[in-house]
Amino acid sequence: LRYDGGAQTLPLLTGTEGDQAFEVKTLLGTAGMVTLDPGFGNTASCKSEITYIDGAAGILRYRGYPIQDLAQGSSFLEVCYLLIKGRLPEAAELKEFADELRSNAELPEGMADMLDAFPRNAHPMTLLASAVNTLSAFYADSVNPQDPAQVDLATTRLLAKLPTIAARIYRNSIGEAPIAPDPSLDYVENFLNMTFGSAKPEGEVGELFAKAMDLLLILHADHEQNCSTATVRVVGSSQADLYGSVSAGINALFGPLHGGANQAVLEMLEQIREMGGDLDAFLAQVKDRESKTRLMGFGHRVYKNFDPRSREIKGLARQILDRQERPDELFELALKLEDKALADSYFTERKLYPNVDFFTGVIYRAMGFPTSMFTVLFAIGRLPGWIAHWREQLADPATRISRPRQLYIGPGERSYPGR
Ligand SMILES: O=C(O)C[C@@H](O)C(=O)O
Repeated sequence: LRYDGGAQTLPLLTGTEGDQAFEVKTLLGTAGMVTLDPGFGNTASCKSEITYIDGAAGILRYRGYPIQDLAQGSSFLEVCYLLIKGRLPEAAELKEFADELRSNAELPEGMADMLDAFPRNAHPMTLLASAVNTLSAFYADSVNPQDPAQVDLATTRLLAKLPTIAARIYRNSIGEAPIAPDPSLDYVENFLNMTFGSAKPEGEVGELFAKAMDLLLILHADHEQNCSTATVRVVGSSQADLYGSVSAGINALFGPLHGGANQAVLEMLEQIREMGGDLDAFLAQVKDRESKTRLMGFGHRVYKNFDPRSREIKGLARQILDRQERPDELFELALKLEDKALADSYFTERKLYPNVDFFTGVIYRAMGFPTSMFTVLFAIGRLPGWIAHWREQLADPATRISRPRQLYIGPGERSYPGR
């Protein structure tokens, strides 16, 4: 390694994680201490009070509350309030919060035309990121991070409008007319109505779908310094406005190694079905070092145990899919695949367990969402987490603009031709 002037290399930390060897190096060079830690495996970029994860024990808490308790006892809007304001709302505060979002659900004049002008086959995540970014153009009165009232206005507008934007993107993609927000419905019911209109199930199934959607949004609401949230913080650290910072987070979430994984899991299950459902053959491919086949929806950077969200989601999938007249082929395949992988030391030795994405797709599919909308639903869920982290960083006087160091390993000084 070269580092301007023959720096000393001091291996600080070495070890293995799963089958990955890692080494964190610290270099004492003319430019001072630099720790090389690709992907920030061991480096904390901030302090936070929002979400606690114990990856070894499989524990996840939002503001101190275990995710299972919030999943059983709270609504998504209560969890939004908790993440952003730091405590659960009283009933009157929740009503005021919900009313504020209702009265801000409409899109600004001109934004609908902009969304309708995009090619129908464009990926919804690209449109979502673009639309959110342009909110700062339509709402210049809420882009100043130094003005708390403007920050609150941007927070409300983002939470209120993201479902409206997502529903319009979906309906454009199927050539259907948009459906206006209905203030008589609650947050999730309104989103499902704007998305599916009269096609949405009524009665018991309709209620079950709304409850399921609310629960899935809670389970995706935050997950501390994941790639998209870290991105929102990095962009926010330059004091960029909330809309632009969240738009960057949406782009990070779109990646198949991040939020795009729920779509990739379903495509993997469809692929296995096409190969006749031969799970042993599929898992043999996964274990073959030469092959690029991955067991999507398994493994996690932080969890070396079950992802607590996956258990909640599996239970929800049963509730929804066991009601169907005929068994859901892909869900049955996912259940068998999970059993086989968990009985296989190749995966357990590497501490690879089902994560939040493994069973999510089969539920979205049963609700009528196309795979291209899966990551959009992740974004609607993750929005309060992104906003909470952006605001926490803004309020922290110790915050500095994010500027990771690098190790220059390129050529030393070279003489210019002819000089
Ligand atoms: O936490 C992560 O790194 C990824 C994913 O599990 C998430 O919820 O963002």
